[in-house]
Amino acid sequence: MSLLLDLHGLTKAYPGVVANDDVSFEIARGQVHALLGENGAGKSTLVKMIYGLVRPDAGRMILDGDAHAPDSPLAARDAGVAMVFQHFSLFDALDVAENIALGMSDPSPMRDLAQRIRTVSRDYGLPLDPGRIVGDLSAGERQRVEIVRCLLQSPRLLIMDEPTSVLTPQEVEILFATLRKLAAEGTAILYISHKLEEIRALCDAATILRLGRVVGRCDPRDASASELAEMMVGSALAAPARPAHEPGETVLEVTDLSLPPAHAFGTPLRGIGFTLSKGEVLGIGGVAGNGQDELLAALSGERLSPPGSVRMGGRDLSRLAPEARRKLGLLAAPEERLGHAAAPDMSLTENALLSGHIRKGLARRGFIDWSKARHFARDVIAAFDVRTPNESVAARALSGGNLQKFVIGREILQAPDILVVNQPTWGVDASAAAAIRQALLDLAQGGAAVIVISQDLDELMEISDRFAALNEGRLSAPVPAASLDVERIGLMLGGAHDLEVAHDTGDGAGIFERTKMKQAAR
Ligand SMILES: Nc1ncnc2c1ncn2[C@@H]1O[C@H](COP(=O)(O)OP(=O)(O)OP(=O)(O)O)[C@@H](O)[C@H]1O
Repeated sequence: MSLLLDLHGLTKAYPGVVANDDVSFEIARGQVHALLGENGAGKSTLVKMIYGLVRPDAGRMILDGDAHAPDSPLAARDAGVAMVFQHFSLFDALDVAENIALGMSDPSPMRDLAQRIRTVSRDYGLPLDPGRIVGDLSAGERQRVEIVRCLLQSPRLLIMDEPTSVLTPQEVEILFATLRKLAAEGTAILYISHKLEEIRALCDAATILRLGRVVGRCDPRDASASELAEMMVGSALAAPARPAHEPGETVLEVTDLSLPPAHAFGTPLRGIGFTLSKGEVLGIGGVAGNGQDELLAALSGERLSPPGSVRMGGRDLSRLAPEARRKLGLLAAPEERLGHAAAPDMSLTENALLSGHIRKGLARRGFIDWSKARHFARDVIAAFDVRTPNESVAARALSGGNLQKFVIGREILQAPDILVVNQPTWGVDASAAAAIRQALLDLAQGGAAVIVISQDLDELMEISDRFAALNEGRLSAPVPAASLDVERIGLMLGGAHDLEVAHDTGDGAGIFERTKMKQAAR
């Protein structure tokens, strides 16, 4: 394979941390190159330099024989570099073609563009209707919009940052087929992911970063997932474990919980019902946008629900605000880290105070006890190995995974009786994810009831006692997790609640359509 991108001695420092320290490696044409490293290792900083969002302090890049020093994403795109971000940058109210046109420096007339979108999406196996309103699309379909937008530029290098975290197993397969086809045509792909099994299945080269430096290179097909994880963290990885246990008494009863959507593109909750016992971990799987945020909001108290729909130990919480629920021991950590779970411009101490002041007694007679608040923030940082210079740092300066560790740790250290978390290890590296899962299991072991809403099926299989799938605002009946395998769960997530039907036909795609029709008819 011939050389496409040569990175030499790239260095970028931020106050108190060298995010990239003399980083050098090469990416060949047609190569699917994994960029691995624990949270804060410097992966995002590196790809932002290639994509023109960050200027290196030192070092040089050579793309296809020419110096590559983009001063903006536009310049990077003109040089043939495209990027699909973790967070999509789409406008809900516009249709697919309009969104794609907005991201292009030189869009063709709308009718031609729509035709090109149809052709490219068909050629690469990513079906997409240019006329559909983006707000109506699933997370997987939104990602297709971003990918097709990149493909229309015929990039020489496509950068993908954690692309599979919003996809069902079936959608991951489709994405991988697309990426393999692109690679076969000569496009190089730089792929960031914490999912090591996926890296092994897809990538043919890997560069491993630790603390901003290159610490290893390998062919991931020749290494096991645990060997890759060890290279990243420099030590062996422990799988979460929990002793056998019997479920305790029921602590939470959710009955016929229905809510209209909070906004035009939200999902209604439709007659959700389940119980949760002391010491139990209930895993709720589902593709993003199927009511996860809405369910968390109804349980945390951010949205009130019909009387009697949420009961804790027999007491009706449905009309209680979040603070009152926190007092009673029901805590929640939402998915969106910046802006919802944490205030971006506030320090970690202030963020610790925001959710912890009631249970940790951080305010007295209306006055904040700053010393106590700082101690609490420091305790979270120490217990959850949050990599940050100190607790005065603003939440937005933390790498994604480190902020996630802080947010989850902050809730766990408040000793909840019931904890509801949405995507607890999203963007978190393998060893930190194992630590968070272990902390959730330990919490349950200590008698708390835990609801884990997640799109990571392996995670749910690893820690859940029972599993339920959320689909278009409906929750399937929880079943013991031990009785399921990933394939059956994948079908449940797609809406095939009636698994017997699924087995009769053996035709996954048809089932999704039929189930949707059935649901629409109800
Ligand atoms: N704008 C910034 N200001 C200050 N520090 C920053 C900034 N951006 C990144 N950093 C720091 O640089 C280091 C590398 O961060 P980076 O986001 O590149 O890591 P990462 O490997 O992508 O992590 P993750 O897997 O958690 O996303 C971290 O210590 C981070 O706190």
